Amino acid sequence: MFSSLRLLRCKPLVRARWSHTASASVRKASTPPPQLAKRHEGYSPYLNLGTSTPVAARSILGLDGLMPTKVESLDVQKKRALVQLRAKSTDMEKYMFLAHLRNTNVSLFYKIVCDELSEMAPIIYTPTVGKACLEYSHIYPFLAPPGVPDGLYITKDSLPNLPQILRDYSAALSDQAAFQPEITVISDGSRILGLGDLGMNGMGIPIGKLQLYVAGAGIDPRKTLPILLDLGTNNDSLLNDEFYLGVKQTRPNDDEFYSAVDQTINALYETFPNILVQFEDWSTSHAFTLLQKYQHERFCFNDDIQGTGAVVLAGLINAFRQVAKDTPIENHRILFSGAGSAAFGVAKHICDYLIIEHGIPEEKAKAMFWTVDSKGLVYDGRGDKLPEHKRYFSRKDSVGSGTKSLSEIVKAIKPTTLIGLSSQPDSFDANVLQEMSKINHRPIIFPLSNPRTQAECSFEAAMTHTNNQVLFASGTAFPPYKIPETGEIKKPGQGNNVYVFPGIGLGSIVSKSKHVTTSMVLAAAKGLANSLTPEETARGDLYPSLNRIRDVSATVAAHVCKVAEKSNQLQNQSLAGLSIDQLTKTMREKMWDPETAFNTIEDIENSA
Ligand SMILES: NC(=O)C1=CN([C@@H]2O[C@H](COP(=O)(O)OP(=O)(O)OC[C@H]3O[C@@H](n4cnc5c(N)ncnc54)[C@H](OP(=O)(O)O)[C@@H]3O)[C@@H](O)[C@H]2O)C=CC1
Ligand SMILES: CC(=O)C(=O)O
Ligand SMILES: [Mg+2]
Repeated sequence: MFSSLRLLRCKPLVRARWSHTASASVRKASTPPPQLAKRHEGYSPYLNLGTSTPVAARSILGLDGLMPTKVESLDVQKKRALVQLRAKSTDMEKYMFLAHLRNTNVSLFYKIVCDELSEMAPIIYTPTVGKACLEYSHIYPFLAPPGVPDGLYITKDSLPNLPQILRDYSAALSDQAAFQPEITVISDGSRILGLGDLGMNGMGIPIGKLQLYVAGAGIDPRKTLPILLDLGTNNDSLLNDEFYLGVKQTRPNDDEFYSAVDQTINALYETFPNILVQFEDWSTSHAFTLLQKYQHERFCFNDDIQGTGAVVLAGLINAFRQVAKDTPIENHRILFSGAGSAAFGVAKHICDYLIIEHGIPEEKAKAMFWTVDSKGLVYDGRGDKLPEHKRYFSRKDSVGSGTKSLSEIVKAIKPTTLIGLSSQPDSFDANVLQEMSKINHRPIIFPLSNPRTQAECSFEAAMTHTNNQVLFASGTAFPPYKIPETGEIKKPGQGNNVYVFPGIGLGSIVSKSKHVTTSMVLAAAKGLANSLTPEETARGDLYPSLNRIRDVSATVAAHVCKVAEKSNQLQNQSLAGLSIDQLTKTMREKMWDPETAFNTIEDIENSA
């Protein structure tokens, strides 16, 4: 009974990317190598070709009669899947459909995501991933067939055995040493987007980010490792939810927390010495401390501080270019609503750029910034003890203090640029937007909080209240806006770190960089800012089209790599001395392609 069940469960899902056309490959496969047979004992979504399993392969694998006879191309499979996907009435249903596809047929999933990224990104990433995280424990059992891991869940109890758990996870994905993970995105679920502490439910974020690494930078999916460090949650509604699947206890104190993170990071590098660690969505104070602790010691970066810093800087470089006639760069006045990890990361990267690229002295550059937190303007004389990350941009003067009203603060400070990283929905209200419009012919307004429900304003509101003159980017894309008077359709910019983290990761991994340095992150921003096509620039876009993400990531990665070389970080000597164009080409060529990249019989033979 057990063995026949096992056969039914495993074999129809078995996939070998037997060449659809090359008869030589099929001939060669007529006697499957022993390691192939071994490999097929387990279920692998990487090997499952579904209805495109060739006839010869079906016969050898004992699949005759276990599926309809027609052998389809990947294109036809994609077409059918898209019909099903698009017929779903809610984005959550689409998320679940895609997650299940990802966990049963990896190449079909990535074929769809890569070909239709603009349509799929809002489902696998923000905004829908936010909703999926809120409901993760409720939907989890329906996202993957039993026994197929969607990511690695680490708890306090797993810490002593972590190296073995990591090896087992990697082996469950692929028993081939060649496919050791080379990048992990790790969160403890404590600050998921702008939605707060979601505990174990935050796993949707590492998964979504790594899917974008595959789609956006062509990282081989077998080399990606989503991790959720589940140390509990302080979210009462989760602790009281009977379906919550995470550890049902409140979060530990800082000593226990840092010890658990240390053990996790040490085990990761012990098991996979070259792995790049991307910290994602950690609560503010921990995010800064972990970055400070590990960035000069380990191969890692924090996406919310550094990735967001780079992406917003890139958009601002392009926005500043558009208003350069009215406002010389040193005259910009940049107001942040929000003074957390993302806001500090963004402000610091812009400030570093102004100092390094424009030669503005540090004190003068710092004086171009204002930050506002939940208590109002951040300034030295406020009377409360400011945490370290708020002190750098804390104002010496008190202009704009004494009120929590953002429109009053805007009126007092007269910013050219308003950036929202506060998770306060609609806090850029009509008064704020109109005030920005009175001060500037072309106000720069970036409501960057995620998902869309947390955004400081919509594109429509920003257009309406600025006489359609706004230079706009939001964290989660808003729909295009039709100007009522002219009928002209305007598309909003999307200032989301998706434009840079894939390129930062790719450039760092391919260059075999020792660390991810600030100069590499700044290079990523410049690479992104300069990656627009002449048409995009002429249209006034601030960011390139997401549909070109692989080209964009290759450019970003090339800039990262070049600076890694200049700053002595490069360890892949074969890249030394290459131009940006040559590096871009190399990066592009290295990208994994869902149609051709894995599972030929030769691959399996060679790597087993
Ligand atoms: N577009 C993108 O690519 C990215 C967007 N984000 C988004 O940025 C947001 C913030 O993330 P992060 O910085 O990590 O979170 P934090 O929790 O670290 O920061 C939130 C900040 O907002 C402040 N705040 C709260 N209420 C108000 C208010 N009424 N007015 C002004 N400020 C207020 C908080 O103040 P206090 O310090 O007093 O508590 C805090 O400084 C999230 O929505 C996240 O999704 C993050 C990364 C990337
Ligand atoms: C985009 C992102 O990283 C965030 O909102 O946290
Ligand atoms: Mg994040």
